[in-house]
Amino acid sequence: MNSLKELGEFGLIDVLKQDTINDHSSVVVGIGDDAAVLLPTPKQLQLLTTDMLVESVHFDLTTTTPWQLGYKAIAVNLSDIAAMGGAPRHAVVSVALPHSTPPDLVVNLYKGMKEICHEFCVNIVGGDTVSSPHGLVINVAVTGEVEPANLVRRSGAQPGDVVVVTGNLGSSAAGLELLTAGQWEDYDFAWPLVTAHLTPRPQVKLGQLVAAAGATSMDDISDGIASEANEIASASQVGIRLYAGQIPLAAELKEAAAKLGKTPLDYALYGGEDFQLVFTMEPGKYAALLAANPELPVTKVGEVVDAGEGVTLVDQAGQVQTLKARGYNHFRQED
Ligand SMILES: Nc1ncnc2c1ncn2[C@@H]1O[C@H](COP(=O)(O)OP(=O)(O)O)[C@@H](O)[C@H]1O
Ligand SMILES: Cc1ncc(C[n+]2csc(CCOP(=O)(O)OP(=O)(O)O)c2C)c(N)n1
Ligand SMILES: [Mg+2]
Ligand SMILES: [Mg+2]
Ligand SMILES: [Mg+2]
Repeated sequence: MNSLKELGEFGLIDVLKQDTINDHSSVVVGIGDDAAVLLPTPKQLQLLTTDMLVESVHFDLTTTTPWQLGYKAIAVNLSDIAAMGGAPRHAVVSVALPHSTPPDLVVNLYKGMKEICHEFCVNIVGGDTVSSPHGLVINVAVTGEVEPANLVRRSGAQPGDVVVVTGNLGSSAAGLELLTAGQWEDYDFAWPLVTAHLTPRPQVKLGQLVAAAGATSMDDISDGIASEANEIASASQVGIRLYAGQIPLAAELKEAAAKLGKTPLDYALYGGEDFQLVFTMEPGKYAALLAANPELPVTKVGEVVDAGEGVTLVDQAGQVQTLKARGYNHFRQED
Protein backbone atom coordinates (compact mmCIF):
# COMPACT_ATOMS: atom_id res chain seq x y z
CA MET A 1 0.00 0.00 0.00
CA ASN A 2 2.36 2.74 -1.19
CA SER A 3 0.09 5.42 -2.56
CA LEU A 4 -3.56 6.32 -3.06
CA LYS A 5 -2.87 6.16 -6.80
CA GLU A 6 -1.96 2.47 -6.57
CA LEU A 7 -4.87 1.64 -4.29
CA GLY A 8 -7.51 3.78 -6.02
CA GLU A 9 -10.75 5.04 -4.51
CA PHE A 10 -12.44 1.64 -4.36
CA GLY A 11 -9.37 -0.23 -3.09
CA LEU A 12 -9.19 2.26 -0.24
CA ILE A 13 -12.88 1.87 0.64
CA ASP A 14 -12.42 -1.93 0.70
CA VAL A 15 -9.70 -1.53 3.33
CA LEU A 16 -11.65 1.02 5.40
CA LYS A 17 -14.94 -0.84 5.53
CA GLN A 18 -13.65 -3.59 7.86
CA ASP A 19 -14.96 -3.59 11.47
CA THR A 20 -17.38 -0.71 11.03
CA ILE A 21 -20.53 -2.32 12.51
CA ASN A 22 -20.85 -2.57 16.30
CA ASP A 23 -24.62 -3.15 16.51
CA HIS A 24 -25.60 -5.56 13.73
CA SER A 25 -29.25 -5.65 14.81
CA SER A 26 -29.95 -2.10 13.53
CA VAL A 27 -28.11 -2.24 10.17
CA VAL A 28 -29.78 -3.92 7.19
CA VAL A 29 -27.23 -2.61 4.65
CA GLY A 30 -23.95 -0.91 5.64
CA ILE A 31 -21.01 0.21 3.48
CA GLY A 32 -21.23 -0.99 -0.14
CA ASP A 33 -24.57 0.04 -1.65
CA ASP A 34 -26.03 3.35 -2.83
CA ALA A 35 -27.40 4.09 0.62
CA ALA A 36 -27.28 2.52 4.05
CA VAL A 37 -30.47 0.81 5.23
CA LEU A 38 -31.19 1.08 8.93
CA LEU A 39 -33.76 -0.21 11.40
CA PRO A 40 -34.86 2.58 13.74
CA THR A 41 -36.07 1.70 17.23
CA PRO A 42 -39.87 2.03 17.33
CA LYS A 43 -41.28 5.08 19.16
CA GLN A 44 -37.92 6.84 19.46
CA LEU A 45 -37.27 10.24 17.94
CA GLN A 46 -34.45 10.27 15.37
CA LEU A 47 -31.60 12.79 15.77
CA LEU A 48 -29.31 13.76 12.90
CA THR A 49 -26.29 16.02 13.18
CA THR A 50 -23.12 16.84 11.26
CA ASP A 51 -19.83 18.60 11.99
CA MET A 52 -16.87 18.96 9.64
CA LEU A 53 -13.15 19.22 10.43
CA VAL A 54 -10.91 21.12 8.01
CA GLU A 55 -7.10 21.04 7.99
CA SER A 56 -5.58 24.32 9.30
CA VAL A 57 -8.98 25.39 10.70
CA HIS A 58 -9.74 22.51 13.08
CA PHE A 59 -6.48 20.60 13.17
CA ASP A 60 -2.85 20.66 12.22
CA LEU A 61 -1.30 17.35 11.15
CA THR A 62 2.01 18.36 12.74
CA THR A 63 0.39 18.39 16.21
CA THR A 64 -2.27 15.67 15.92
CA THR A 65 -1.90 12.05 14.87
CA PRO A 66 -4.33 10.67 12.28
CA TRP A 67 -5.71 8.33 14.99
CA GLN A 68 -6.44 11.28 17.30
CA LEU A 69 -8.02 13.20 14.43
CA GLY A 70 -10.32 10.28 13.61
CA TYR A 71 -11.30 9.95 17.26
CA LYS A 72 -12.08 13.68 17.52
CA ALA A 73 -14.05 13.80 14.25
CA ILE A 74 -16.52 11.29 15.69
CA ALA A 75 -16.36 12.73 19.25
CA VAL A 76 -17.50 16.23 18.22
CA ASN A 77 -20.54 14.74 16.52
CA LEU A 78 -21.43 12.43 19.43
CA SER A 79 -21.23 15.54 21.61
CA ASP A 80 -24.09 17.14 19.66
CA ILE A 81 -26.20 13.97 20.10
CA ALA A 82 -25.35 14.01 23.84
CA ALA A 83 -26.56 17.62 24.05
CA MET A 84 -30.04 16.52 22.90
CA GLY A 85 -30.18 13.77 25.57
CA GLY A 86 -29.83 11.06 22.95
CA ALA A 87 -27.90 7.88 22.23
CA PRO A 88 -25.76 7.92 19.07
CA ARG A 89 -26.42 5.11 16.57
CA HIS A 90 -24.97 5.47 13.06
CA ALA A 91 -22.33 7.57 11.31
CA VAL A 92 -21.46 8.41 7.71
CA VAL A 93 -17.93 9.67 7.15
CA SER A 94 -16.76 11.69 4.16
CA VAL A 95 -13.11 12.44 3.53
CA ALA A 96 -11.45 14.73 0.98
CA LEU A 97 -7.83 13.61 0.65
CA PRO A 98 -4.87 15.37 -1.01
CA HIS A 99 -3.29 13.07 -3.66
CA SER A 100 -0.12 12.82 -1.59
CA THR A 101 -1.94 11.38 1.48
CA PRO A 102 -0.25 8.12 2.53
CA PRO A 103 -2.84 5.31 2.66
CA ASP A 104 -1.56 4.49 6.17
CA LEU A 105 -2.68 7.94 7.33
CA VAL A 106 -6.23 7.14 6.21
CA VAL A 107 -6.09 3.69 7.80
CA ASN A 108 -4.99 5.23 11.12
CA LEU A 109 -7.63 7.94 10.86
CA TYR A 110 -10.22 5.16 10.59
CA LYS A 111 -8.63 3.24 13.47
CA GLY A 112 -9.29 6.29 15.71
CA MET A 113 -12.86 6.53 14.43
CA LYS A 114 -13.45 2.80 14.89
CA GLU A 115 -12.12 2.93 18.45
CA ILE A 116 -14.58 5.60 19.63
CA CYS A 117 -17.41 4.06 17.57
CA HIS A 118 -16.77 0.75 19.32
CA GLU A 119 -16.72 2.50 22.70
CA PHE A 120 -20.14 4.14 22.08
CA CYS A 121 -21.64 1.30 19.98
CA VAL A 122 -21.91 3.45 16.85
CA ASN A 123 -21.90 1.92 13.34
CA ILE A 124 -20.10 3.54 10.40
CA VAL A 125 -22.60 2.75 7.64
CA GLY A 126 -21.31 4.79 4.70
CA GLY A 127 -19.52 7.89 3.51
CA ASP A 128 -17.73 9.39 0.56
CA THR A 129 -14.10 9.49 -0.55
CA VAL A 130 -12.89 12.25 -2.86
CA SER A 131 -9.64 13.99 -3.74
CA SER A 132 -8.78 17.45 -2.45
CA PRO A 133 -6.43 19.99 -4.05
CA HIS A 134 -5.74 21.71 -0.70
CA GLY A 135 -5.71 19.99 2.64
CA LEU A 136 -7.61 17.23 4.36
CA VAL A 137 -11.31 17.56 5.16
CA ILE A 138 -13.38 15.12 7.21
CA ASN A 139 -17.12 15.43 7.50
CA VAL A 140 -19.07 13.17 9.81
CA ALA A 141 -22.84 12.94 10.17
CA VAL A 142 -24.30 10.95 13.05
CA THR A 143 -27.80 9.74 13.81
CA GLY A 144 -29.08 9.22 17.30
CA GLU A 145 -32.23 8.23 19.09
CA VAL A 146 -34.03 9.67 22.09
CA GLU A 147 -37.26 8.87 23.89
CA PRO A 148 -39.66 11.73 23.15
CA ALA A 149 -39.99 12.51 26.89
CA ASN A 150 -36.19 12.84 27.24
CA LEU A 151 -35.52 15.19 24.34
CA VAL A 152 -33.75 18.35 25.56
CA ARG A 153 -33.63 21.43 23.34
CA ARG A 154 -31.88 24.76 23.84
CA SER A 155 -35.20 26.50 24.29
CA GLY A 156 -36.66 25.23 27.58
CA ALA A 157 -34.71 27.15 30.26
CA GLN A 158 -36.95 28.85 32.86
CA PRO A 159 -36.11 31.70 35.26
CA GLY A 160 -35.19 30.11 38.60
CA ASP A 161 -33.43 27.09 37.01
CA VAL A 162 -29.84 26.36 37.93
CA VAL A 163 -27.16 26.45 35.19
CA VAL A 164 -24.81 23.49 35.39
CA VAL A 165 -21.76 22.29 33.44
CA THR A 166 -20.12 18.88 33.23
CA GLY A 167 -16.36 18.37 33.72
CA ASN A 168 -13.85 21.23 33.56
CA LEU A 169 -13.79 24.12 31.09
CA GLY A 170 -10.89 25.75 29.26
CA SER A 171 -8.56 22.74 29.16
CA SER A 172 -8.90 22.19 25.42
CA ALA A 173 -8.09 25.79 24.45
CA ALA A 174 -5.02 25.81 26.71
CA GLY A 175 -4.01 22.43 25.23
CA LEU A 176 -4.22 23.91 21.73
CA GLU A 177 -1.99 26.83 22.72
CA LEU A 178 0.56 24.48 24.26
CA LEU A 179 0.54 22.32 21.11
CA THR A 180 0.96 25.36 18.88
CA ALA A 181 3.78 26.76 21.02
CA GLY A 182 5.62 23.40 20.94
CA GLN A 183 7.83 21.79 23.59
CA TRP A 184 4.78 21.08 25.76
CA GLU A 185 6.37 17.76 26.74
CA ASP A 186 8.63 19.78 29.07
CA TYR A 187 5.69 20.65 31.33
CA ASP A 188 4.06 18.19 33.75
CA PHE A 189 0.74 20.02 33.54
CA ALA A 190 0.48 19.86 29.74
CA TRP A 191 -0.60 16.26 29.17
CA PRO A 192 -4.23 16.42 30.43
CA LEU A 193 -4.77 19.71 28.57
CA VAL A 194 -3.33 18.45 25.29
CA THR A 195 -5.37 15.25 25.67
CA ALA A 196 -8.55 17.28 26.29
CA HIS A 197 -7.88 19.08 23.02
CA LEU A 198 -6.86 16.15 20.82
CA THR A 199 -9.21 13.42 22.05
CA PRO A 200 -12.20 14.98 23.83
CA ARG A 201 -14.64 12.49 25.38
CA PRO A 202 -18.22 13.27 24.44
CA GLN A 203 -20.49 13.29 27.52
CA VAL A 204 -23.06 10.87 26.12
CA LYS A 205 -23.90 9.04 29.38
CA LEU A 206 -24.21 12.30 31.35
CA GLY A 207 -26.37 13.85 28.63
CA GLN A 208 -28.81 10.95 28.82
CA LEU A 209 -28.78 10.99 32.62
CA VAL A 210 -29.53 14.71 33.01
CA ALA A 211 -32.14 14.54 30.24
CA ALA A 212 -33.98 11.79 32.10
CA ALA A 213 -33.59 13.81 35.33
CA GLY A 214 -35.50 16.74 33.78
CA ALA A 215 -32.95 19.12 32.21
CA THR A 216 -34.93 22.01 30.69
CA SER A 217 -32.29 23.03 28.12
CA MET A 218 -28.89 21.75 27.08
CA ASP A 219 -26.04 22.57 24.68
CA ASP A 220 -22.58 21.14 24.15
CA ILE A 221 -19.65 23.47 24.66
CA SER A 222 -17.93 23.62 21.27
CA ASP A 223 -17.46 27.39 21.00
CA GLY A 224 -16.98 28.37 24.69
CA ILE A 225 -19.53 28.73 27.50
CA ALA A 226 -19.96 32.47 26.86
CA SER A 227 -21.25 31.61 23.39
CA GLU A 228 -23.37 28.62 24.47
CA ALA A 229 -24.93 30.52 27.42
CA ASN A 230 -26.01 33.22 24.99
CA GLU A 231 -27.44 30.56 22.64
CA ILE A 232 -29.54 29.03 25.44
CA ALA A 233 -30.65 32.48 26.66
CA SER A 234 -31.74 33.56 23.23
CA ALA A 235 -33.46 30.24 22.33
CA SER A 236 -35.26 30.17 25.71
CA GLN A 237 -35.95 33.94 25.84
CA VAL A 238 -34.41 34.22 29.30
CA GLY A 239 -31.34 35.79 30.89
CA ILE A 240 -28.44 33.85 32.40
CA ARG A 241 -26.21 34.87 35.28
CA LEU A 242 -22.88 33.01 35.57
CA TYR A 243 -20.49 33.24 38.54
CA ALA A 244 -16.83 33.44 37.52
CA GLY A 245 -15.70 31.89 40.81
CA GLN A 246 -17.82 28.77 40.22
CA ILE A 247 -16.55 27.85 36.73
CA PRO A 248 -14.75 24.50 37.15
CA LEU A 249 -11.09 24.68 36.13
CA ALA A 250 -8.55 21.86 36.07
CA ALA A 251 -5.55 22.43 38.37
CA GLU A 252 -3.35 21.96 35.29
CA LEU A 253 -5.18 24.80 33.51
CA LYS A 254 -4.28 27.20 36.30
CA GLU A 255 -0.60 26.23 35.97
CA ALA A 256 -0.68 26.49 32.18
CA ALA A 257 -2.44 29.86 32.21
CA ALA A 258 0.22 31.27 34.54
CA LYS A 259 2.90 30.05 32.11
CA LEU A 260 1.05 31.35 29.02
CA GLY A 261 0.33 34.74 30.61
CA LYS A 262 -3.46 34.55 30.54
CA THR A 263 -6.16 34.00 33.13
CA PRO A 264 -7.68 30.49 33.26
CA LEU A 265 -11.11 32.09 32.96
CA ASP A 266 -10.30 33.42 29.46
CA TYR A 267 -9.81 29.88 28.23
CA ALA A 268 -12.87 28.62 30.09
CA LEU A 269 -15.28 31.31 28.87
CA TYR A 270 -14.18 31.82 25.30
CA GLY A 271 -11.83 28.96 24.34
CA GLY A 272 -14.16 26.31 23.01
CA GLU A 273 -13.77 22.64 22.05
CA ASP A 274 -14.24 21.37 25.60
CA PHE A 275 -17.19 19.28 24.39
CA GLN A 276 -18.61 19.31 27.90
CA LEU A 277 -22.34 19.98 28.38
CA VAL A 278 -24.12 23.00 29.84
CA PHE A 279 -27.70 22.44 30.98
CA THR A 280 -30.43 24.09 33.03
CA MET A 281 -32.70 22.38 35.55
CA GLU A 282 -35.27 23.23 38.20
CA PRO A 283 -33.31 23.43 41.53
CA GLY A 284 -35.33 20.67 43.27
CA LYS A 285 -34.67 18.24 40.42
CA TYR A 286 -30.96 19.15 40.45
CA ALA A 287 -30.78 18.45 44.20
CA ALA A 288 -32.49 15.09 43.64
CA LEU A 289 -30.07 14.26 40.80
CA LEU A 290 -27.07 15.00 43.06
CA ALA A 291 -28.56 13.08 45.97
CA ALA A 292 -29.00 10.01 43.75
CA ASN A 293 -25.54 10.44 42.11
CA PRO A 294 -23.18 12.08 44.64
CA GLU A 295 -20.07 11.50 42.48
CA LEU A 296 -21.47 13.13 39.34
CA PRO A 297 -18.84 15.40 37.65
CA VAL A 298 -21.15 18.42 37.44
CA THR A 299 -20.86 21.97 38.82
CA LYS A 300 -23.52 24.62 39.29
CA VAL A 301 -22.18 27.76 37.61
CA GLY A 302 -25.16 30.09 37.62
CA GLU A 303 -28.87 30.74 37.43
CA VAL A 304 -31.49 31.41 34.80
CA VAL A 305 -32.99 34.88 35.25
CA ASP A 306 -35.52 37.06 33.42
CA ALA A 307 -34.71 38.03 29.83
CA GLY A 308 -34.40 41.68 30.85
CA GLU A 309 -31.22 40.92 32.83
CA GLY A 310 -29.45 39.57 29.75
CA VAL A 311 -26.44 37.25 29.98
CA THR A 312 -24.03 38.36 32.69
CA LEU A 313 -20.91 37.28 34.52
CA VAL A 314 -20.53 38.04 38.22
CA ASP A 315 -16.81 38.26 39.03
CA GLN A 316 -15.12 37.24 42.29
CA ALA A 317 -15.60 40.79 43.70
CA GLY A 318 -19.34 40.69 42.98
CA GLN A 319 -19.11 43.03 39.97
CA VAL A 320 -21.59 42.25 37.21
CA GLN A 321 -20.67 42.56 33.54
CA THR A 322 -22.40 41.60 30.32
CA LEU A 323 -21.12 38.26 29.01
CA LYS A 324 -20.87 38.71 25.26
CA ALA A 325 -21.29 35.76 22.90
CA ARG A 326 -17.58 36.03 22.20
CA GLY A 327 -16.07 32.64 21.47
CA TYR A 328 -15.06 30.72 18.40
CA ASN A 329 -16.72 32.14 15.29
CA HIS A 330 -15.57 30.90 11.86
CA PHE A 331 -15.95 34.24 10.12
CA ARG A 332 -15.41 36.74 12.88
CA GLN A 333 -12.13 37.14 14.73
CA GLU A 334 -12.99 38.75 18.04
CA ASP A 335 -10.52 39.93 20.62
N1 LIG B 1 -24.57 25.01 6.10
C1 LIG B 1 -25.62 24.71 6.88
N2 LIG B 1 -26.79 24.36 6.32
C2 LIG B 1 -27.85 24.06 7.11
N3 LIG B 1 -27.83 24.12 8.44
C3 LIG B 1 -26.70 24.47 9.05
C4 LIG B 1 -25.53 24.78 8.31
N4 LIG B 1 -24.55 25.10 9.17
C5 LIG B 1 -25.07 24.97 10.42
N5 LIG B 1 -26.35 24.59 10.36
C6 LIG B 1 -27.28 24.40 11.48
O1 LIG B 1 -27.24 25.56 12.32
C7 LIG B 1 -27.32 25.22 13.70
C8 LIG B 1 -26.11 25.77 14.46
O2 LIG B 1 -24.91 25.17 13.94
P1 LIG B 1 -23.61 24.98 14.83
O3 LIG B 1 -23.29 26.23 15.56
O4 LIG B 1 -22.56 24.37 13.99
O5 LIG B 1 -24.13 23.91 15.89
P2 LIG B 1 -23.27 23.05 16.91
O6 LIG B 1 -22.43 24.03 17.70
O7 LIG B 1 -24.32 22.37 17.73
O8 LIG B 1 -22.45 22.09 16.11
C9 LIG B 1 -27.48 23.71 13.75
O9 LIG B 1 -28.87 23.40 13.78
C10 LIG B 1 -26.88 23.27 12.41
O10 LIG B 1 -27.44 22.03 11.97
C1 LIG C 1 -5.28 24.43 13.89
C2 LIG C 1 -6.40 24.87 14.81
N1 LIG C 1 -6.68 26.19 14.92
C3 LIG C 1 -7.70 26.60 15.71
C4 LIG C 1 -8.45 25.71 16.42
C5 LIG C 1 -9.55 26.20 17.35
N2 LIG C 1 -10.88 25.95 16.86
C6 LIG C 1 -11.17 25.57 15.61
S1 LIG C 1 -12.80 25.31 15.36
C7 LIG C 1 -13.18 25.73 16.95
C8 LIG C 1 -14.60 25.76 17.46
C9 LIG C 1 -15.37 24.46 17.27
O1 LIG C 1 -15.53 24.13 15.90
P1 LIG C 1 -16.89 24.37 15.12
O2 LIG C 1 -16.66 24.01 13.69
O3 LIG C 1 -17.41 25.75 15.37
O4 LIG C 1 -17.81 23.29 15.84
P2 LIG C 1 -19.37 23.38 16.18
O5 LIG C 1 -19.57 24.63 17.02
O6 LIG C 1 -20.09 23.44 14.87
O7 LIG C 1 -19.63 22.12 16.94
C10 LIG C 1 -12.02 26.07 17.65
C11 LIG C 1 -11.99 26.50 19.07
C12 LIG C 1 -8.11 24.34 16.28
N3 LIG C 1 -8.79 23.36 16.91
N4 LIG C 1 -7.08 23.96 15.48
MG1 LIG D 1 -21.86 22.40 14.15
MG1 LIG E 1 -21.12 20.70 17.15
MG1 LIG F 1 -19.09 26.45 16.23
